[in-house]
Amino acid sequence: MILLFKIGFLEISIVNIIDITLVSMLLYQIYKLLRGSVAIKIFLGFLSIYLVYLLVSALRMELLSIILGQFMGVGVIAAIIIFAPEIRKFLMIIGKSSILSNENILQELLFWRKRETEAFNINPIIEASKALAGTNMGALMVISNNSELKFYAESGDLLDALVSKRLLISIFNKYSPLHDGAVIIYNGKVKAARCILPVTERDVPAQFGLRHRAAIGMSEATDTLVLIVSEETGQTSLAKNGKILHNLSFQEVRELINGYLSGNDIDDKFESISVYERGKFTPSPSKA
Ligand SMILES: Nc1ncnc2c1ncn2[C@@H]1O[C@H](COP(=O)(O)OP(=O)(O)OP(=O)(O)O)[C@@H](O)[C@H]1O
Repeated sequence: MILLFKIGFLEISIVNIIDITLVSMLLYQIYKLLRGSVAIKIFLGFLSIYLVYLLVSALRMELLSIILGQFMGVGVIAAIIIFAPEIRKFLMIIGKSSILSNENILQELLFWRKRETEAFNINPIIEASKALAGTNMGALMVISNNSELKFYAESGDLLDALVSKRLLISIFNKYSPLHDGAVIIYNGKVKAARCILPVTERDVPAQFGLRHRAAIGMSEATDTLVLIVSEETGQTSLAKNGKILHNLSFQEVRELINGYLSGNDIDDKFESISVYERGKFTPSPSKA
């Protein structure tokens, strides 16, 4: 026997409700996995077209339905190609999660677990950056205020350890097995180290090497603030939204990180990378 509910003209069965709930949970999980990456925009684009397709089909607009239907058919194959890395990650997450463990995928799928982002003490980041810059040890730190960046975190070694000056210095010590790559910092914790970031495909001034290119690329692909300590010069820079602020004082670094973590729009403070190319840039007066 199937229970039916009537809302106006609509008849909804218990099976429909379970169906809709499961689809919502699945979509939420996909959103969580993709959040913070460029793929989310493509995913939302596909989703919007699919919703329009459902609407025009329901309204029996045949010509549009055929066109969008054809597009959706090709779109599925295109999506598999475009999302190949994300699909691989998603399957890996499912594969790694034991059904019987506490952190299993069923728990992730079935329970709505709200994670609060809190402003945290950034002193350890500043102090560690000073120490690293002073000893010419390179560092790359991705600071995120709205996502754990699981996709990128899983390219490295997961840590989930409280941020501390000693921890960051140990990670970026030249002899540490974790020093190569970036750390991801979220909610006061170093989520992962040795992470591989996407390198920008834009032309970047010659003074910026691979570490800076990776920082710019990550800031283009995600809504994160990326801190770079140059191994070569000891200079500290920040990248945001594909732009960079180079050779900052630690006071400036502190203010920008605090502004970002407080949810302020700091994008305007950043310089386009072309400014550095043309040699127009002059250090700010606060940089002594
Ligand atoms: N895609 C990437 N993701 C994460 N880290 C990267 C990536 N590419 C390079 N790195 C880090 O940058 C280091 C290489 O930095 P490189 O000297 O080429 O860059 P740079 O911008 O000139 O920086 P520096 O001023 O410190 O020399 C690597 O050892 C690695 O730790």
